[in-house]
Amino acid sequence: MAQLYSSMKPTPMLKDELDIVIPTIRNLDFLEMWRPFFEQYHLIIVQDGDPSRTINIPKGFDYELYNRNDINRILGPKSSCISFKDSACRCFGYMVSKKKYIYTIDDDCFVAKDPSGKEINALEQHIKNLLTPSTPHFFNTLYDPYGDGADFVRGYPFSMREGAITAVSHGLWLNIPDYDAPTQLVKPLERNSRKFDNAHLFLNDEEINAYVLLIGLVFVVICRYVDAVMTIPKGTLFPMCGMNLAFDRELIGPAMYFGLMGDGQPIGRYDDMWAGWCVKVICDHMGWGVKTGLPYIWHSKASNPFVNLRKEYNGIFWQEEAIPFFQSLTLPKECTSVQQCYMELAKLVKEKLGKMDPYFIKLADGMVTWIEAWEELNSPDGIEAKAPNGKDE
Ligand SMILES: O=c1ccn([C@@H]2O[C@H](COP(=O)(O)OP(=O)(O)O[C@H]3O[C@@H](CO)[C@H](O)[C@H]3O)[C@@H](O)[C@H]2O)c(=O)[nH]1
Ligand SMILES: [Mn+2]
Repeated sequence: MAQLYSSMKPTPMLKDELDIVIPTIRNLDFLEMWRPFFEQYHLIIVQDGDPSRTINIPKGFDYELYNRNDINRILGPKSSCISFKDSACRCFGYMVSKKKYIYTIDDDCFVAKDPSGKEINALEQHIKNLLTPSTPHFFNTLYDPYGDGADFVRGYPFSMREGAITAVSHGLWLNIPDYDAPTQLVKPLERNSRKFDNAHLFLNDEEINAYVLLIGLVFVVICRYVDAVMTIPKGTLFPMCGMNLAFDRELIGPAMYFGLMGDGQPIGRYDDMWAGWCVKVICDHMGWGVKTGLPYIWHSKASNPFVNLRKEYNGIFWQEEAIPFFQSLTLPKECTSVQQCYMELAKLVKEKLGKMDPYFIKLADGMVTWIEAWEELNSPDGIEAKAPNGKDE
């Protein structure tokens, strides 16, 4: 009978067209909570740090596991473009995947609950976001017109209601928000929470009211479950966070390079930011959309703000020059593919940002190496990168 039920499980959307990429330095016990939503998908695990460490992966998942030795073996000298000791290493997973879509999640992100207390299938919501159009060219004030219970509002041009292809779906986080180090330092207790539903496990209503009052006096606690998906307008950049992110790999994958971060680099925790700026200017050029909002995940671990400050320091300083650079650039109309756009971007980064710091010359070279490696692994006669499938029965 159990066999019958398991075979009756509905086939999840895009089951064979989507890979889940997880960068990790930890055991992957967090997958147990995601099992109902992830178990039928293929995982690509990018193990960072010491390759001799054994990562514990719960049984029953279908996965490929790549460590630093695998990256060096597969890419050879081109492995220099993949960061070490930084979550930026996750982009290697995008490169070796053969699927049309990617979902990437951090190993300290768990299943969140919506205000009704229902568990959120973040992957399903990302897939809905990617499979429905975006509206980058004219803002719909009732948010995502293709979402359940919404539509285009009066005055929205009918000629624009087909929308644009969606290239990226950027999800958000409950509990620990993705704040930079200075913000973390001044708001150590700030949580992005629903309505203290979890408090009911330990406190009665009077105690909760007193607790909320106390917190309200000491810290502004923001309850921010916003039930919305929006398209980021064309011409507007955004701070892309990599911990709950999905994208159309066949469309925008070559631009999803997470840069040179971590070990041996003067910057960290700007991997996803760099990718987000590059991706957005290319999506704008290609007429594709980027959505942000639902789904939420529950982010459980606040990384050390002092360590983060050291990693982010240059980024906080350099972004004041880098962002105007991205905002002002126009890609030539001759750039008709993402690879061409990205190579042009690398040239401009070297020219314009290389003056600010030699790091950007190295980064621009890394961008070129990334595209060369991408082509090597993804062209029809490209090298086969497969790691042994680690599926445990
Ligand atoms: O050297 C490393 C450190 C971590 N990882 C893996 O990457 C993710 C994120 O790590 P963690 O949750 O510890 O750090 P956060 O500060 O919460 O991460 C946020 O900051 C961004 C900066 O890159 C990051 O994308 C955000 O999610 C975990 O899966 C770690 O296991 C790693 O691979 N190598
Ligand atoms: Mn985290």
